[in-house]
Amino acid sequence: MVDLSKYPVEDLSSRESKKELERLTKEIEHHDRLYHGEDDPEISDAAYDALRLRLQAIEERFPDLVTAASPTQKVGVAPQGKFAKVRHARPMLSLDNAFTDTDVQDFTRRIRRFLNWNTDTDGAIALTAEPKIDGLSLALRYEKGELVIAATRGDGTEGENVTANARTICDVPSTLKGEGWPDILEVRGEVYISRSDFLRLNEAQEASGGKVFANPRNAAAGSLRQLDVEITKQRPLRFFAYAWGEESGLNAQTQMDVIKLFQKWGFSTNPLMKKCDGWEAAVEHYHQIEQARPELDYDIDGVVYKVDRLDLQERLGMVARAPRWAIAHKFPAEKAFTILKAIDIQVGRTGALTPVAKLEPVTVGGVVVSNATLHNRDEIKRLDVRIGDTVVIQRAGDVIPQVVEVVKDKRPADTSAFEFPKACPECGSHVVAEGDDVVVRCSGGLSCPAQASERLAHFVSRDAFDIEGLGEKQVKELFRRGWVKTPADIFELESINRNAADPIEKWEGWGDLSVRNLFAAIEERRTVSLHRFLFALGVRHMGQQTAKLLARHYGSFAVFYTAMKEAANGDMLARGELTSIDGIGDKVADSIINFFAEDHNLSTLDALEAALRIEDAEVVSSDSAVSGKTVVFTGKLEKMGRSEAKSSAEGLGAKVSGSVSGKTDILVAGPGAGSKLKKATELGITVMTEDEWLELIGE
Ligand SMILES: NC(=O)c1ccc[n+]([C@@H]2O[C@H](COP(=O)([O-])OP(=O)(O)OC[C@H]3O[C@@H](n4cnc5c(N)ncnc54)[C@H](O)[C@@H]3O)[C@@H](O)[C@H]2O)c1
Ligand SMILES: [Zn+2]
Repeated sequence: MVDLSKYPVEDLSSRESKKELERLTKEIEHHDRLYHGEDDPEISDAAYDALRLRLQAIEERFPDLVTAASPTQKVGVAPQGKFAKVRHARPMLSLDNAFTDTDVQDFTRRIRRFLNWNTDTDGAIALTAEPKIDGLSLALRYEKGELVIAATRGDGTEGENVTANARTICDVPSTLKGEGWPDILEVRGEVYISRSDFLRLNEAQEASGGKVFANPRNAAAGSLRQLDVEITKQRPLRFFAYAWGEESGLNAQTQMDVIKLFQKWGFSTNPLMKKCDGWEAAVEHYHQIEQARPELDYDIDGVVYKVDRLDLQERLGMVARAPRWAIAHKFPAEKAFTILKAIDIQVGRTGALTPVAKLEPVTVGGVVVSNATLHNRDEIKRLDVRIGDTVVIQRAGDVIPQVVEVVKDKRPADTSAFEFPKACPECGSHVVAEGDDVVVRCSGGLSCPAQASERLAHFVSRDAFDIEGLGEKQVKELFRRGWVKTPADIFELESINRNAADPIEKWEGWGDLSVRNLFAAIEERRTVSLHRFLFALGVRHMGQQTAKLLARHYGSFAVFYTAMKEAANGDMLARGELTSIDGIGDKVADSIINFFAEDHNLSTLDALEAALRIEDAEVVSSDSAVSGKTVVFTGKLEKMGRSEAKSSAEGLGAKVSGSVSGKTDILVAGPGAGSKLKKATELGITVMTEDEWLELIGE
């Protein structure tokens, strides 16, 4: 029924298969005990289902190896002794699974064959379709309308007596309502916790230091199976009735009839249950429920189809652990298993190294997936994922698929822990991790092709080289065409163009741009101020402000360059000088020094230095009249622009601020000054005109 070819077992001999069956049985039993017995599974349902499917595939190939002890012949786990045992008058079964529409079609085919049913003459077999609630099943025995025993499924034959706990559930009537119920009636259904109640419960658990549950199913199971009924009473358990066990006479012909009786007698039943004529209609309803799934306030993991006519159910009976007249159509696994073939390291535009899992293609939730993200270096370490491993892939909505789990016991013998590269796969530069940041980055900057076009865009941006006619769009195209690979290439553009077979003038979208003007604009920028130049390099953490501080401190490019090379060679004095600058911390200093530690960065700098004239900056003299003072400019300035005034003040070691406060030393007020002037006067701050200011700074 399920496509078991996905679980290759052909290569196993009969002897190996026997061993493998034993191993799988042990493992499944272990997980059953944790899941059903302790409500605390340690693997995902998808991982568990895969173990079962592999076991099934082997048993299908070697039917002789099937024993009564096989998980395919059993339901759940026997009660552990925590509660008194209850023997079920009629066994509580599990359900067979269908994963595709075709599986469902096969299911109805098998039924028709079994019943010798002729669709042409007898019509389609009516099925009910209803959500498969992800909770745990509970049997409620009523005698003369009174609830006498409530039991869990246990191993299907014997369950646990949880009567006191079940009485606390609001949907469980202690006395049947209405009339017409048989003297003996066992109502079965699913205990669950709604999603919203689950969130509230977990919040409360967390606040009180109690156990936080992994999902609503575990919370429901853990809450029902409490020895202290006072605890169960506080848990928001709910119950949907959908089946029955022993009964001394139900006046009903169909599944639907019984559900209507249940409603009359005081039970909650699922509103999405529907009678469908034939499997196509049932599957259609399945897809509707699937669409409604995100909006439902309770978890469901599929749709259950049941033959509606009770006389047909009777004839069909059961096989091993499940009725022949019902099947659970599971929603496509949003998780899947596959083999990790390789780990690729991708370098992003900011230099971040992202590991990508290269997978044996697999369908996850109906989509073929061959790549999944591994997020970062730490995640690889956390998962200890290795090449050759069997991994669980998860896909949620449109989100990039991710590797969420490693199936450790399927690991081949000769694997080794994955070594995260120490050099960038694109350019060979060192990779660096900053502090406790989980992201590892390539230090290559401009020399790294993965980062280059982004860096070039920064290089020509407004606060950097600011070349007219050469914006982000243009420089990226030049990069794409291979004309400009490093910033220094920009200054060769004219000669490159002159010798080109396909000059820029002919490029689409560039025609209306005067190429002449472009080259003129580039020429004009051959002379550049030191701080603009430093900022343009795009060294991480070296913003405009830092670039200015550096320019003012070191004065010339040559001095700065020598000092940084010394620092990169381990000269602590050189490093100390850098960090002594007010406003430059360790993080910034490390980033700058790392930049100078890379040879390719030095060659980029050398090429630029040869092409440019980098103007010296005015070194801040600590003896200037305004050094260390906080200055505010207000009103209209007539001799200089606002930014010029600001930068000359800063050049003299003053701090320029936008607002007046107790920390302000000087207010330079031009015509039209208003509230700032008023405030400064009130605070007794020195106020001067623009001329007085210029005189003070000696201009
Ligand atoms: N993660 C783990 O370690 C682990 C271990 C064991 C089992 N599991 C999971 O538990 C499930 C297997 O357990 P199972 O044997 O109970 O089978 P099942 O949950 O696949 O199907 C049978 C159960 O479905 C429930 N059900 C919900 N709505 C129903 C409805 N409308 N009509 C009829 N039945 C309905 C009943 O409780 C019934 O017993 C799988 O999903 C499996 O992945 C996980
Ligand atoms: Zn790189």
